[in-house]
Amino acid sequence: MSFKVVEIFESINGEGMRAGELAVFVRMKGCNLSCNYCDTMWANKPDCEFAEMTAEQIVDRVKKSGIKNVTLTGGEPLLQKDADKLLEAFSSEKDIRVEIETNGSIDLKPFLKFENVSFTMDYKLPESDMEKYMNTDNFKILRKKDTLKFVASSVNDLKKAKEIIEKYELIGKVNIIFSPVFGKIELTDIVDFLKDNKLNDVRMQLQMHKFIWDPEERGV
Ligand SMILES: C[S@@+](CC[C@H](N)C(=O)[O-])C[C@H]1O[C@@H](n2cnc3c(N)ncnc32)[C@H](O)[C@@H]1O
Ligand SMILES: Nc1nc2[nH]cc(C(=O)O)c2c(=O)[nH]1
Ligand code: SF4
Ligand SMILES: [Mg+2]
Repeated sequence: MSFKVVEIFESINGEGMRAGELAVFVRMKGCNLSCNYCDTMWANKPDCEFAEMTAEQIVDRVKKSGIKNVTLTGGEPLLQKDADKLLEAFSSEKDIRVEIETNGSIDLKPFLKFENVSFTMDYKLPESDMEKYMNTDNFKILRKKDTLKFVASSVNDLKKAKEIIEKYELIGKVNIIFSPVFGKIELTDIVDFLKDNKLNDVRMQLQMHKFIWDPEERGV
């Protein structure tokens, strides 16, 4: 059992409900989607170099860092064969919190049983061209510790996010984040949309690492 890891680095988490906290990032190779805005497309290319790491090696690397948060990302981390076994390996490390960044197309049911694991699941909006692949059954199983994220390219995308939140009655069930596709939408348009629609309990968020470092920089 091994995992295709394209990079491991330590940084502050730039996104999600633990934004600003230290985290170890484990980026896995390959994705089943192709969002037109993807900032890590390089990790999805068939010829991208990777290291084969066992679950034990990944857990050891995280433990040695002295950092308690680990973010499994990619690519699409849940596409890795035996992804559940990696979560199993982390489950005996009670003081490590695992966050999985996942793209909304993967059934989350097989990964629910681990207490120290939470999901940040994207719902891909129309302008990503990937909306048709969304697994809406996941809305039934997302919990209060999980996060549903909408990454918007336009006000039309924001409108669709609002429709989804209402249709599936998601407020109060899961953390909800609206983020801009970096540089694509006026940030004030997101604030105005939240205000105009009285969207309480929705959090707007920018990718912090893209302000601290060059937005193209890898490993930060
Ligand atoms: C690179 S993805 C990897 C995990 C998984 N494949 C997914 O899409 O959630 C991690 C996060 O970065 C976000 N992201 C990717 N490119 C972005 C961009 N150009 N601007 C803002 N967020 C972006 C994705 O929407 C996702 O929430
Ligand atoms: N600093 C930092 N925080 C992040 N949060 C989620 C990331 C990701 O690429 O999934 C990411 C990333 O690439 N860098
Ligand atoms: S699902 Fe995630 S990794 Fe895959 S193309 Fe979209 S943003 Fe990139
Ligand atoms: Mg990123």
